Amino acid sequence: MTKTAEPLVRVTGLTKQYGDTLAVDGVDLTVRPGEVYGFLGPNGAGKTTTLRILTGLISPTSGTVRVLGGAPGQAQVLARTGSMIESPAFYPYLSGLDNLRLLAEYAAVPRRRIEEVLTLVDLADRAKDRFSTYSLGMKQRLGVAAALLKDPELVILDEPTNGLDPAGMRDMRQLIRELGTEGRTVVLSSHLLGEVQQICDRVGIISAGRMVAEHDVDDLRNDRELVIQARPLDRAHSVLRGARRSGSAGRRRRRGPRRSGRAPRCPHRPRAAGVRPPPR
Ligand SMILES: Nc1ncnc2c1ncn2[C@@H]1O[C@H](COP(=O)(O)OP(=O)(O)OP(=O)(O)O)[C@@H](O)[C@H]1O
Repeated sequence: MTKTAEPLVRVTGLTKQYGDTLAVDGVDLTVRPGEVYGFLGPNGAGKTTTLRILTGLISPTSGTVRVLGGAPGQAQVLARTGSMIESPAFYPYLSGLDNLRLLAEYAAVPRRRIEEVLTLVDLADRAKDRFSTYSLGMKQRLGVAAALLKDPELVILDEPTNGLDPAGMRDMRQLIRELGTEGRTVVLSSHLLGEVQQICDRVGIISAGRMVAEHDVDDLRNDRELVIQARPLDRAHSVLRGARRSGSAGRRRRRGPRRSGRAPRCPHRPRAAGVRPPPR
């Protein structure tokens, strides 16, 4: 794999409008070579739309997008990018192996690479079984195998652990972490902060189409003040009070009765949480 010194992905002022819906609203983001970048946000925040733009599946309404030094969708960019956007689509009546053979033929990938990726995602034993007999976790892993066929420098995965059971999530996270340690650059979307903390080096947080923050994940682990901007303020306060109550109830169940009136502190928990109205 060749490495470029420039950011692998540089997005500036990206917007995407669907009719009346502004799905992505002025997003800036930078992904550096060799990092696992987590694109974190709730449902409908604009993650999939942004990733679809990065992979050239759709065009932005405005903004600049550079991927691997070129425009998304350019042949030389696609040749160095592997992606799994939303649920992977395969022929249900073909085996995992035959599905990958078709894709490999289409992408002019040597057949020996198929074995390699099946081993990498731990599907070699079930490769000859029909896709329709695979569990959700196996389907997702076959999707990652397909994304890796071209031995890409950049791997883009849209919610790769979505719908998986805890064991499937653990396997998928481990696989992604391994891709990162191999020196590949990975961009993944997630709505789970804990997941991003476990597997990513850096995180971009998106909400309602807008990039709220971009951080090294280590910064999230340090005790920092968390400021939530919200409106209306009284509703935000009551949501926060409810979250505190459920958080301390969960800790009591695990650790037994508290000795003092103060809630025990979780090491990854921000030192203080405050709510303030968003800027007008
Ligand atoms: N093809 C489309 N046509 C119209 N609106 C769309 C289209 N695709 C996405 N949207 C809207 O754009 C907004 C962002 O959607 P998007 O799928 O990018 O969010 P997301 O963060 O990926 O959410 P999720 O986690 O649920 O997948 C949503 O309001 C969605 O309804």
